[in-house]
Amino acid sequence: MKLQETSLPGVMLIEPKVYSDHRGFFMESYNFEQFAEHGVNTSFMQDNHSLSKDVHVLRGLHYQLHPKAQCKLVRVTAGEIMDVVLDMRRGSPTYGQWASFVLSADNKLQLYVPAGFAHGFCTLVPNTQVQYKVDAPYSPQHDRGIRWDDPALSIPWPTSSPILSEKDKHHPTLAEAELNFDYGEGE
Ligand SMILES: Cc1cn([C@H]2C[C@H](O)[C@@H](COP(=O)(O)OP(=O)(O)O[C@H]3O[C@H](C)C(=O)[C@H](O)[C@H]3O)O2)c(=O)[nH]c1=O
Repeated sequence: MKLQETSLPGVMLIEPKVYSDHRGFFMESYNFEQFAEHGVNTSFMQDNHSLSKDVHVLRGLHYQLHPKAQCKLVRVTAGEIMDVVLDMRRGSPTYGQWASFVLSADNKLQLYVPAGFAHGFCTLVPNTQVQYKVDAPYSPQHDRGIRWDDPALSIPWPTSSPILSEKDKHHPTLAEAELNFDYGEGE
């Protein structure tokens, strides 16, 4: 399992060790000790799984307010996504910066997203399944979002007309959003 830093310090891209043979493959999709060797000591407590039936389904950009902010470990088990993380930690040197990654069932790459980041993805093929671990429980009272098409972010989504939930049609921009997570919180 390889973990590498990305352009946003703290956000890690993980490449699992895949054992292929004539039957198919085996891999450890998560290993606490190997993450801890790379300084990621997160204890996850919930697994999430979503299916997006169509191409260009866009879910996000979502986050939970402190004290229910979540670290996430995201992977794709069917299909392919453009995954986006946005640093919303007040006082962060990379505040307001985003990064995007293509995660797919084929490349088996995973993304570790620290608390204080908003997260979202857009599917690149139909019938895409995303599975992700979180280290804090779902809390509807703390659930918030940022507009996927915030002009100040100019995220180059693969479509200008994604399939959205009603909720995702009405988020504020980053500048308007309710933020309460400070850089260095909980480290
Ligand atoms: C996130 C979540 C949702 N739900 C319920 C609430 C709704 O009745 C239903 C669908 O929720 P939502 O439309 O928020 O699902 P997504 O749009 O896929 O949201 C997720 O997508 C982006 C990419 C994320 O990173 C977040 O983890 C998460 O917000 O599942 C739960 O019961 N538990 C949960 O942890």
